[in-house]
Amino acid sequence: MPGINGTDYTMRIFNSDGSEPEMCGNGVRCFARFIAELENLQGKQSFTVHTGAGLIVPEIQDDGQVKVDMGEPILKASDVPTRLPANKDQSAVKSELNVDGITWNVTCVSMGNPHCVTFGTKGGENLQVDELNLAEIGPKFEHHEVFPARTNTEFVQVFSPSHVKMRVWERGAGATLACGTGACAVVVAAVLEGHAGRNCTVDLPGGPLQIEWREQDNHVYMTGPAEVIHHKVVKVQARKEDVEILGCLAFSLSVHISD
Ligand SMILES: N[C@@H](CCC[C@H](N)C(=O)O)C(=O)O
Repeated sequence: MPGINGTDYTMRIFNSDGSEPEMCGNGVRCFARFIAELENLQGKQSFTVHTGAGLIVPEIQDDGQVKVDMGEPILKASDVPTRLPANKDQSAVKSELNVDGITWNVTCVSMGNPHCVTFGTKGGENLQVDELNLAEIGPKFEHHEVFPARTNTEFVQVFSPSHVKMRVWERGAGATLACGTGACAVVVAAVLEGHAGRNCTVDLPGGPLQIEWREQDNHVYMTGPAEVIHHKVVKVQARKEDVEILGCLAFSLSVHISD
């Protein structure tokens, strides 16, 4: 599937610590909304976006939401990557991770970028995510020795097989209001651990996302909002070769997701 009018789109994203992740779920929804505005697209439209995680396919819905084909999750532990001992099928699903003497059950999933998903400690109750001190515990997961590329970590509370709530500590960014790739990883982990079905509403501090891990093609689909809140042209002194970078800057200043 080509870009609109033959244009090939590429998205790059930077964390607040300056590191460059492979992918960003919220970012790609904003990117799609930006392209829709730029190209004056009407109705249902989809196109392809090159990212560090491969080709991603967003589709603008009739109701303005953006549905994104996020591709297949990567479960092979060494590819996530994690040094946690792999299960027989090479995954790190429901593995034990020791953090400061406490054993957490974790499932590691890559959506192009690495995620460590936990539903709680070994033998513990269903996690009450609002009670967690993310600033204290998050960095211990992010920089744990079993994550050679660091990790994003999602802490998940299960309400029902189709409704969960998560809080996230992001690699390179800390606690954030939402994480699209994280919400996808959460549903994959929830299915694999038997906590939820393949269609889930994931509540995040910034608002809900609809996630489907489709059995037919093994792809994860994320649906959520992306709204323009401000248009502004920013003039920055730059050399000719920096023009590509300026395009990204204007995008991030002019588009913001509702969360
Ligand atoms: N911090 C992440 C990249 C950003 C993820 C993003 N918030 C999302 O919506 O997916 C990383 O370093 O992988």
